[in-house]
Amino acid sequence: MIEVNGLTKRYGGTTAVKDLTFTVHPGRVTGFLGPNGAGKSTTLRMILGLHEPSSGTVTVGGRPFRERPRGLRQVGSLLDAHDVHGGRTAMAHLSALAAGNRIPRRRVEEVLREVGLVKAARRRIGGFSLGMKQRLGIASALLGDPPVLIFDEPLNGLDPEGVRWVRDLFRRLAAEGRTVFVSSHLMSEMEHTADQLVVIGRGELIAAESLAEFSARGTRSCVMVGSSALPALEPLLTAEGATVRREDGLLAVTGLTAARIGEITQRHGIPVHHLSARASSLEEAFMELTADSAQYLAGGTR
Ligand SMILES: Nc1ncnc2c1ncn2[C@@H]1O[C@H](COP(=O)(O)OP(=O)(O)OP(=O)(O)O)[C@@H](O)[C@H]1O
Repeated sequence: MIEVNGLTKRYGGTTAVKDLTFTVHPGRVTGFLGPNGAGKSTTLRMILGLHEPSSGTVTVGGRPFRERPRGLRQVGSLLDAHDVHGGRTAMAHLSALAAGNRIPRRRVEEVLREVGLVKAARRRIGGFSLGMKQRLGIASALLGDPPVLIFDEPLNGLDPEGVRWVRDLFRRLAAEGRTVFVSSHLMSEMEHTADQLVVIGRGELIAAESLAEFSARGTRSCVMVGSSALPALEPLLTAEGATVRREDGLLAVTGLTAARIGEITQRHGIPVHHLSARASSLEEAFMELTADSAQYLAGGTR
């Protein structure tokens, strides 16, 4: 489990991360989403003990990551795929990491196979494409067979086949009971990758919940109700605080759950022939809920 509690990071006059609290659970892929500059990388660096928080705490498995010996066996991470020595071969790079973390050498062969880099193992990393470097970074993260994995924008630079491969890999790692925490600034990348979302904007928490819960927050989410007695039903729903509008012969109701609408119609003996919840698309919900932070950044007033 990754537990972030009241985490704040200031750089001079800039507050990159502000009083952030959330938990990332094992057995799921959790997407860490926010517009550019929202504070995702800063948060990941604090989780990994690379940046000191200005205040607040962050623990991995109940302890600050820095206190853990042989880190690669505890947490595997990929922060920047370019952050590798270009003169080394993939094999040499992974072997050095394995040696430094007392990881058996056979793991190097295993992870090279896992990420599809066996044929390129003896080539210099300097000649690798971005996609190959991403695969190498993922191999490094997997090397210590850790229970917690953290990836910063791992889908950047991957072709569609690579994206599918990474998604399948993340799902498998989560199904094995690991904690998988993956950042992205694109909802479309997370929509088919993550089970849970942590969404931030301007360094502050916007949401920490399942994809379905997140999409229900969009203002376009509503309940569609069909009845032969719509004129009688409308005032009953507005009296309960709902906003209603007519759409294709149905009522589109916001502000009440389908269950509550069912109770009201039953109590008043109103016949219902259609009752369905309609969620906003995740993309809509994301754009809406992060609009303030995106505009703020576009204005350059940070
Ligand atoms: N070392 C630093 N010194 C000063 N400001 C910094 C530093 N690192 C980050 N920031 C600022 O903190 C804010 C958050 O940056 P961060 O890189 O964490 O965001 P992000 O969500 O990862 O963005 P992106 O998707 O663009 O990578 C930005 O305003 C950034 O300019």
